[in-house]
Amino acid sequence: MRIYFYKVNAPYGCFSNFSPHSIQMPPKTANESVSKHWATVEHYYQAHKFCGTKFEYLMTQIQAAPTPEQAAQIGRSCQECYHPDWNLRKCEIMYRAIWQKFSSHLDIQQVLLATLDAEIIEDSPVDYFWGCGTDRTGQNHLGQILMRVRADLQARNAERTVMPDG
Ligand SMILES: Nc1nc(O)c(N)c(N[C@@H]2O[C@H](COP(=O)(O)O)[C@@H](O)[C@H]2O)n1
Repeated sequence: MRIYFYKVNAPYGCFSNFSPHSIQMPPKTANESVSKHWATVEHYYQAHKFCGTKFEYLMTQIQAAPTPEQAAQIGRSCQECYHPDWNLRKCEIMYRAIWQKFSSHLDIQQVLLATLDAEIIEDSPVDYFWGCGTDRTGQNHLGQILMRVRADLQARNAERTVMPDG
């Protein structure tokens, strides 16, 4: 079975990074003492394009953006400003944020787990990296990450239900 999603207000809209599910991300380094609140996964993802660059001030602007669309607009505004390793880092950054989203919002965690082993596909008409693109030949990395998070939640939940011996 295949599940296609894209728009927040359509079926499986909670799988979109634009869905209104905030995340609290733990500090990444010992120097960073507080965890940070992000309104959506898209805010976190877009801001991290500039992490570790002289354009980090854009991270604060993105974090404060009123909507994920505005966060994406700022995040896409200066491609030359991205961290040089952005393309190497972006899938792990996306995984971290999506894991946090689905482990902290139990209602949508149930929606994800209820898809069992269905293939999940971001039906983006424009994005051939994160989605499947208009002709559905794209790489679908967002769907792959959602399926990885689903498998990790299944494994974690199975571990929690195992009773200790004796
Ligand atoms: N709902 C929605 N609207 C758009 O306009 C989109 N482009 C997407 N796709 C998401 O965009 C992010 C990738 O952004 P960059 O191309 O790296 O700037 C990623 O979250 C896709 O899932 N979705």
